[in-house]
Amino acid sequence: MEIRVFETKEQAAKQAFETIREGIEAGSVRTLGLATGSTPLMLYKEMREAKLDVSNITTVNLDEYAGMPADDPHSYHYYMEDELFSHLSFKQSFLPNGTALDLEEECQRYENILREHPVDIQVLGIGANGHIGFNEPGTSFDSETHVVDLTESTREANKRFFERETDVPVQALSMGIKSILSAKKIILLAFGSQKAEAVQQMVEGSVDINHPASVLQTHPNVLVFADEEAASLLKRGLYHD
Ligand SMILES: N[C@@H]1[C@@H](O)[C@H](O)[C@@H](COP(=O)(O)O)O[C@@H]1O
Repeated sequence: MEIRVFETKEQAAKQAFETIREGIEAGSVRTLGLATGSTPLMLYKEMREAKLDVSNITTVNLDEYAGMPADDPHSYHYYMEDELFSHLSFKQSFLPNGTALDLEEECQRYENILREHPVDIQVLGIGANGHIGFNEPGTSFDSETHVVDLTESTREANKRFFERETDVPVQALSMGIKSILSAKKIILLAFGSQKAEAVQQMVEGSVDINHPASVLQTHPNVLVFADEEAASLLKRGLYHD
């Protein structure tokens, strides 16, 4: 795990963008794993503004709310369309279908898509409780794409995107931890003091299913790009920008 701490989140997002751009231009990145939430917004802005040629690139997203139609502005389909897909022409893009009649079957279908399109770079954010994708504490490290019961703390954290807390879905479909770990390279972005504890556990804590992001210590190629606030609980002097 390589940790890089930047003065601002803008600088961290730029660095993430450069890593992705180099991979795309060198031809080593054919499939990009994408995340939602507020964390990757600046990275997506960089991608839009650079007008990258992504016509050969396939994207796969981490997760989607269960029961949420793609055209609902709260859905991750909508978010991706708005932030990226309506601006850049990817070869093809996949997200789990939250409105599938049989969610278990949909998870299987999605896992098959991931097998056909191995992820070269996976972009990740981190939840304040250490979740990655929607893999909440306690999720098996062997998990593949699955239906998740969202924890109260995650629903609470995500209610800012909804009018009322009761509107926040109770379930989601998410790539599993094993699915995420099969990416060749992972770039995890973490910004703000509300992520400091989760970042500290991820980097310096023991590898423990109660802190899903700690599993990234076992992956051979993880870059963590954090701003100073998110890195504020890490042992000083170990990391550089
Ligand atoms: N499923 C998403 C995650 O993929 C994301 O990383 C996390 C952090 O969100 P934010 O970037 O808004 O802090 O929240 C959500 O629950």
